[in-house]
Amino acid sequence: MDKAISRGPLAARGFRMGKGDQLLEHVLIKYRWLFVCFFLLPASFLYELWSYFRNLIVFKLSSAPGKHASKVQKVQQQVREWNKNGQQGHMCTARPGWQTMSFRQGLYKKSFYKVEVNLVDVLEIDTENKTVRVEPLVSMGQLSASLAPLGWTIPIVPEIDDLTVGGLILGTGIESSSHQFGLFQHICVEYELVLADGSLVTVTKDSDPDLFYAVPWSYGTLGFLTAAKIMIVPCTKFIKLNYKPVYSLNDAVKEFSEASASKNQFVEGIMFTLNKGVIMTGNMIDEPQPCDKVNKIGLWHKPWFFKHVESFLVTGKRASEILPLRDYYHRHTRSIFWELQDIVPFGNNRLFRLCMGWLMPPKISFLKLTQTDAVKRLYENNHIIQDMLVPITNLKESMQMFNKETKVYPIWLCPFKLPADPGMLCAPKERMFVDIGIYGVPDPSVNFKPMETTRKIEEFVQKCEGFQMLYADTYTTKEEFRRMFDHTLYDRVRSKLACTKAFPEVYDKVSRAARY
Ligand SMILES: Cc1cc2nc3c(=O)[nH]c(=O)nc-3n(C[C@H](O)[C@H](O)[C@H](O)COP(=O)(O)OP(=O)(O)OC[C@H]3O[C@@H](n4cnc5c(N)ncnc54)[C@H](O)[C@@H]3O)c2cc1C
Ligand SMILES: NC(=O)C1=CN([C@@H]2O[C@H](COP(=O)(O)OP(=O)(O)OC[C@H]3O[C@@H](n4cnc5c(N)ncnc54)[C@H](OP(=O)(O)O)[C@@H]3O)[C@@H](O)[C@H]2O)C=CC1
Ligand SMILES: CC(C)=CCC[C@@H](C)[C@H]1CC[C@H]2C3=C(CC[C@]12C)[C@@]1(C)CC[C@H](O)C[C@@H]1CC3
Repeated sequence: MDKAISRGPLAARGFRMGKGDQLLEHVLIKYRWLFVCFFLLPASFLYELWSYFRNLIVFKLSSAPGKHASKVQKVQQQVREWNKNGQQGHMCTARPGWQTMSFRQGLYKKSFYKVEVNLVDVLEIDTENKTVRVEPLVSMGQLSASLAPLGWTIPIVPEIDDLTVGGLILGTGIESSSHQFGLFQHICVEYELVLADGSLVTVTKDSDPDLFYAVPWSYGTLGFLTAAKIMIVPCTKFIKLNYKPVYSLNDAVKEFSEASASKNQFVEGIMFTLNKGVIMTGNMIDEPQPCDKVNKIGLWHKPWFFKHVESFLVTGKRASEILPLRDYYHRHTRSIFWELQDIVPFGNNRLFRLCMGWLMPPKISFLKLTQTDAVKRLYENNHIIQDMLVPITNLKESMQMFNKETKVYPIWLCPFKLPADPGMLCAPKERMFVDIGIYGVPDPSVNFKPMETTRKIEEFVQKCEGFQMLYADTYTTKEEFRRMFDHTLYDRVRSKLACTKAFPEVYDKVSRAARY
């Protein structure tokens, strides 16, 4: 035991710790699964059950659309109150930091004027105009459950169930259909917002192009989003997914780039080392043929999706299979990509899956809420969670760079089309990008230093004319951040809407210094 403690992850990183601290750290980190399995899993289950029935009743009684106007008025009232009381301090939503989908919490949540935006319902599914109108706290799990039984889907369904519409619009959202549809903002056609003066506006790209294009990536610094209208497309119940194992970086880049330019509806890659990976393409199908085997990968006893994908590297052959569409959409939910293997190391064990799999995964927000300082420091110093968006033409050098600096695998590859729209990601012409998702523990050989390494990566991404996702830690300076993201339209809209007193700039919400 003593030996194990002296080699504890924090001690190994040079933290000066007493014996008592070390013992506690060891127990908290090594045996976190005990707490997760016996407390967080049942708690997550009960919470989901409550949320399921609450949503079901609201949906069946159709009471949500009628209540929307009065709920929005409450938001307006709070903002007017802030104005009346002398505009003291900046405003933010009252959603607690632990509930959000990022590793850190904003320090500002402690001091800002908090506005309750308790808007959680699907308002209207309009199959004639092919749109769904939703409130900002509607989650991806909830939305896909609402639309799928009716034969519809939003074109981009970011895969973690608890991601919210508001966060995905004001931050960003991406999925394996993004090479055709772009980012989450590109499937939105209308935003309803309460502005800094308490007024309510509804904007489309024709009614107010400046505000419409300034909203995405503004991270809640232009106003409070109270509803959004999102495109919907018909969907089937199944998808045919093709797996293509690759055994060199050149092959991976070639296959992935070709697939991204193809007509396939879904494209994704998972690299398991710098030279080995699996490139996946998929298309919706009406019904499986009688000879087709349907692999219900979402069932509790099935192997984690990324492990299933890895198994195709052993056979080395191209393969195809039929998956239920919703299982595909939420394929990374059960293992939280590959993050759960660090928390419940035996989570993919067949016996565990059979007995406890139905309770998995613990809610990310509960993991965040209950993580101790020791666990937080461990993640801070030994873990990287970043999504870097670079032009697809830079994929090879980016992979080499991230391999040199982190050697974290698996790596997630997701292509996306970036249209030449105004706004934070303003680009002269439409281009294909790739999201490179790095989630995990860097290899000891690379001498990972959270700040130095992330800064090197950020500099590299900047040189490629790429972007960093806002939910992750940014160590850039304000000047570098303003070079990475085009603030021309954003600044104009902020000054027009008198936002300076009401909201901080995006950088001041997302920089490392603004989060704990
Ligand atoms: C309402 C609802 C909310 C959910 N919210 C979350 C969530 O916040 N986080 C998360 O991780 N997972 C959420 N899920 C997904 C959930 O974890 C399961 O994946 C899902 O419930 C599996 O059910 P199913 O496939 O048997 O039926 P489903 O196909 O999911 O649907 C069950 C029935 O629910 C009804 N329904 C559909 N949409 C709604 C709606 N918006 N409100 C009320 N009823 C509806 C439909 O009539 C449908 O027949 C939600 C699911 C539902 C139905
Ligand atoms: N596949 C994908 O695309 C994935 C995306 N992500 C990222 O996760 C984040 C989304 O997580 P989620 O927990 O849903 O969102 P968050 O609560 O983290 O919200 C993100 C930002 O949007 C602001 N915001 C949200 N709703 C409103 C609203 N109604 N009015 C005004 N501002 C609002 C928040 O403001 P405030 O600070 O005031 O609360 C916050 O600054 C995004 O940044 C996304 O890029 C993460 C994983 C996967
Ligand atoms: C697909 C895209 C664009 C991003 C996926 C990002 C996720 C993998 C991360 C977003 C929030 C992260 C958190 C954790 C793991 C990785 C994410 C889900 C933890 C669950 C890790 C364990 C900590 O104790 C809590 C973390 C909360 C946030």
